[in-house]
Amino acid sequence: MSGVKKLTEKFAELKEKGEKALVTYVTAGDPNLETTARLVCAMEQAGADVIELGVPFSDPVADGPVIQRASTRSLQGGTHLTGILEMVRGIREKVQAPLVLMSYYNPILQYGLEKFCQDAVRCGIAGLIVPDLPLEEAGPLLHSSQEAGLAYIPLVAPTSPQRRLARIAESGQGFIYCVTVTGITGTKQNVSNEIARMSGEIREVTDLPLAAGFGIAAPEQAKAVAPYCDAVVVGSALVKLVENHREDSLEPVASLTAQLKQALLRL
Ligand SMILES: O=P(O)(O)OC[C@@H](O)[C@@H](O)c1c[nH]c2ccccc12
Repeated sequence: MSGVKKLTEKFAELKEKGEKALVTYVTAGDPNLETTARLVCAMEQAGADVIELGVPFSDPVADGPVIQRASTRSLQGGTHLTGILEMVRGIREKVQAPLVLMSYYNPILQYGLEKFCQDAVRCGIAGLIVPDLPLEEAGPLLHSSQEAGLAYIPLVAPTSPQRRLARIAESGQGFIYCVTVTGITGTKQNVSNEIARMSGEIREVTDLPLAAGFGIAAPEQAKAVAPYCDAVVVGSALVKLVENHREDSLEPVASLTAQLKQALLRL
């Protein structure tokens, strides 16, 4: 099944049940790929609906200190894109939740755009988020991902003007990632005001599901933003647990995942 279809079906299924999707993020290869594979399964079992895997990068400009440190640990362990795809291929039979890859543009460019998109889909990746690729330069990757059936998930920021939103949304598949704060991942701020305004503007230009992320760490925060979106993304709070508990992080990560999902049921 194409990645676009996998994501579309997942969101339709949740909508029918009246639930909001929980998207959980971890950096692949932190502390090693074996643990990442186990974390993916543990998060799915605990209630994650979509799982986002980060490709470590030396210059992660959109990331705050927690995910930057995870990137560094992963790179020190020798993680690379090929290894991540292999790990995903190894668990694809076990995992039903759509997997989304977050990667800066450089590793994808090095790998080769077309080959990357084909390999990613073949290994079981449903979608792709590339935080440092502006729409103006995304043409070739958009083309390759569409050919391969890999959902290209665009990011919109609080500073994106309305006419740009429409163009960004048009390029997107699967869902739109709405960055709720101006800044980096892990930023602590009151996110619900911004998302209320943004969600209205985005819904005017697209029917794609909306995911809200950046700065959401606790169940109460997830609950507060949920009315304005279709999915809530939590990254740094989980990565912090991985940092503190390393190979033993399955239990604490599953426990936070379950609490977050609980907050997104019966709204
Ligand atoms: O860490 P936070 O504040 O919970 O935000 C989610 C985020 O971690 C994840 O989606 C992500 C990690 N790195 C990114 C880079 C760009 C966009 C999104 C991301």
